[in-house]
Amino acid sequence: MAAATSGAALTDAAANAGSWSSVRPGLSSATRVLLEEHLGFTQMTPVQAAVLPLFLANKDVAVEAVTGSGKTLSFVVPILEILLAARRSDRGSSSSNAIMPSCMRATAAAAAAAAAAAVSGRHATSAPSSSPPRGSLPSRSTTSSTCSALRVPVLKTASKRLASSRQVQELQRPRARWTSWTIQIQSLIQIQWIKCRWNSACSCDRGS
Ligand SMILES: Nc1ncnc2c1ncn2[C@@H]1O[C@H](COP(=O)(O)OP(=O)(O)OP(=O)(O)O)[C@@H](O)[C@H]1O
Repeated sequence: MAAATSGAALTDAAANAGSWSSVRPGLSSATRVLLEEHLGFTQMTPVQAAVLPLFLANKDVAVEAVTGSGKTLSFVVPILEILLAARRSDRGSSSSNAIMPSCMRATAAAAAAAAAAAVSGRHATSAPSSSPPRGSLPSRSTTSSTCSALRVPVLKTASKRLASSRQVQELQRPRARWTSWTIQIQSLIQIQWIKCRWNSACSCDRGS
């Protein structure tokens, strides 16, 4: 598993870590249009720049970064790439499929809607917000945040089946702790959120 930590101070977690076109393996043009034109994000945040190449290279990734640093798109973009690839290889399907855990904030809903629209070409659906009660989330200035890990190879396998489900899926489990929960999607996709801390240095361990 690759571990990525993005350790800039919260105020430094701006989107200035490189353009989406600089990501290798490269993002699809559809995804770049989505990010740059629909979401208006021209640059990656540090955590996105650190994590995307790992996910796109089929690594398992655990990432720790402060809340609000852009983790959501770090894994939504790879999911979208997989779904788009599945759609390209299965042109006959007219289904929509987007998978979003709902435990995140604004980006999740926006990305879910955009992803559904991009993948299906038919309709956009937002994952409804199910934020935990106020007070259970740390303030944006705390040092605690979430981590994610997902098995992209598993996602690849799953995307074929999901392509026929004709649903935008929003699944979740109650959080045992706000920073630690597991979401299983149709027993095929597992996204783990692991408690983590904000570090002072940025590093990427590109382990196997
Ligand atoms: N590349 C980007 N450029 C500009 N804004 C971005 C970018 N990525 C994310 N954002 C914005 O930054 C904000 C925080 O992003 P996001 O919610 O994904 O952070 P997070 O690290 O997942 O937070 P949390 O830990 O609370 O889930 C959102 O308003 C989102 O729209």
